[in-house]
Amino acid sequence: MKTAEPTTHAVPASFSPGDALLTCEKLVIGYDGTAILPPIDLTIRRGQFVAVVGRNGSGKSTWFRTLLGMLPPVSGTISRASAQVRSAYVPQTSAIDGLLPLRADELTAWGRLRGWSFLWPFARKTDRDAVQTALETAGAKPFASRPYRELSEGQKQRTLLARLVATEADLVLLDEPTAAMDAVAERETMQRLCTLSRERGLGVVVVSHDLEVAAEHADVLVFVDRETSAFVVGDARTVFCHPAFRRQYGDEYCQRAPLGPHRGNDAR
Ligand SMILES: Nc1ncnc2c1ncn2[C@@H]1O[C@H](COP(=O)(O)OP(=O)(O)OP(=O)(O)O)[C@@H](O)[C@H]1O
Repeated sequence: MKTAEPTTHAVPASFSPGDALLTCEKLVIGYDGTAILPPIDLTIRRGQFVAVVGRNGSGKSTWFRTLLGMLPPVSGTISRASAQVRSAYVPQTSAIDGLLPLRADELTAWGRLRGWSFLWPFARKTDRDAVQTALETAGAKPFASRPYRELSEGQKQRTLLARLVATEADLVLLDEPTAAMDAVAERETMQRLCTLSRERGLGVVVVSHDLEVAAEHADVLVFVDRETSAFVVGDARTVFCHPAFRRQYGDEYCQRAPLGPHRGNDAR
């Protein structure tokens, strides 16, 4: 597969894969002080690709919103390794206003905004170059000059991915970034995210409803299930053979799960 080589991300000089980016300790998430999941203990690291799976309403977006500070934890802590760790988020496309009067490349340039720079988002050559690289990396170049609202859902998702790449964040959270994509585009996107995590040392956390694609690309799977109060972290076999997972998805995935982790990392 053809994947654009990222060139503009400022990887920290001291970066090494496996460095902690963000840690949840005894983190309880929920609404109005009521927990929806058991306490979460998990460290997300540089160069790690984490896929989050679970049925509708299981708590995936709630966890993301809590990590991003959009929702207060019920209890427990979320700590960043340093104040310099930057996060970026791709929401479900339905959360982005389709009436935005912006072209795909302009929305991508939003990823570069710092302080007052929104007044002249294309002024600096480094920003213009970063936007072009981001569009290429996300496979969004062919429709970069088209209005965002006229794009197909899959093209919108690529644009949001480009904006995410343009941010040059250390930790990226994506909520179903491939939901509207065809099977080929979905695999390409997951592969691109893998490349970003490996080459730029990003921590990538992706919600996906495609269990096989998730297991194929992730270092670590997280299974979230409000109904049985489960938050399971591990390789495909550990997750797919967990009783709570089998209750929701049946035995088929456990029987076909590969032995051992796909990319050989450990989340903890
Ligand atoms: N603002 C809210 N107040 C109270 N409960 C909420 C609120 N938002 C979501 N919930 C509930 O929290 C639970 C988890 O919702 P969440 O959106 O995290 O699920 P999800 O796993 O992301 O689902 P999906 O796969 O459908 O996107 C659901 O039962 C939902 O109804």
